[in-house]
Amino acid sequence: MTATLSLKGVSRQFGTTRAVDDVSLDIQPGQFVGVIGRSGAGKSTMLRLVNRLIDPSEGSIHFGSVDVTALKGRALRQWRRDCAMIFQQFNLVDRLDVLTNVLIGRLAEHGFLSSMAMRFTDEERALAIEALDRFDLVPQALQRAGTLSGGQQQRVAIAKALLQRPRIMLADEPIASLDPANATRVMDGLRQINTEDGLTVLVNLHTLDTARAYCDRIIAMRLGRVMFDGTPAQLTDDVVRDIYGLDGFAEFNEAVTSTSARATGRVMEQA
Ligand SMILES: Nc1ncnc2c1ncn2[C@@H]1O[C@H](COP(=O)(O)OP(=O)(O)OP(=O)(O)O)[C@@H](O)[C@H]1O
Repeated sequence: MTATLSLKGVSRQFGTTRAVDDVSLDIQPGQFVGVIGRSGAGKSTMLRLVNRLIDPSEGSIHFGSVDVTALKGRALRQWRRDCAMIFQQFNLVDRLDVLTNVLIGRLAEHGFLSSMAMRFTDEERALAIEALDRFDLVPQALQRAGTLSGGQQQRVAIAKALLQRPRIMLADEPIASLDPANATRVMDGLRQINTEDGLTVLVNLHTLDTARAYCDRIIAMRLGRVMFDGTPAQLTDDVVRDIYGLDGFAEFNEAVTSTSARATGRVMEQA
């Protein structure tokens, strides 16, 4: 079902900028991996390379025995469905109700006409309700998505992504615009699908504290390169200081800033 994701010597050049520079990584099935780094470090570019929204300038990406970099046409569309992606800005249709937004996750499986008409089967509706139930969102099912809190909208986006039946979940700064309580619920949602469904999660994060609280493995990027790859315990304050310098250290340790899910995350773990 799921497989190891391998990047081998992957680079992506934009003009004179090497957004991702010679990255090699193996991500084992079921890992919860956080990618941290300053703005412009190459985190988003790396995720977009994995789901082939953009192509590498050099190197290759494999998922098990499949050469992702060589996929074309139907196989490429299937790969994009295999990699669900959630974004900072939720990507929901505000004026549509929550249930319909989740069902949109099924549209890629539909033919042109049925997707234009947004016709869904009873089985699909049941799957959507089940996905909403996992995140305690059934009471909001018929509410317009735009009326929900940011944290609820992001959990709807996760439910929608699950309806694609993905093999890997990519998340590009999913909590960057949320307050700490909502950030915690969204990170808990990602942890839930990781532990319950065994889905590999690859998530870009701004704050080290959140990465430490949730991830099995942390990858730190700088100027497109991987500067650290290890467990949260290995990423000590001294290592962060060495990698990023003193100002970087301050930036990543914004434990009490609006985007950190750390404090509440730890409390919930102990509960
Ligand atoms: N489509 C593009 N065209 C030109 N340059 C780009 C493009 N996409 C990214 N870049 C550049 O590549 C570098 C890495 O950008 P990227 O968005 O991957 O970083 P990031 O770590 O995700 O940053 P942020 O946290 O701000 O999202 C930056 O210098 C950026 O300006």
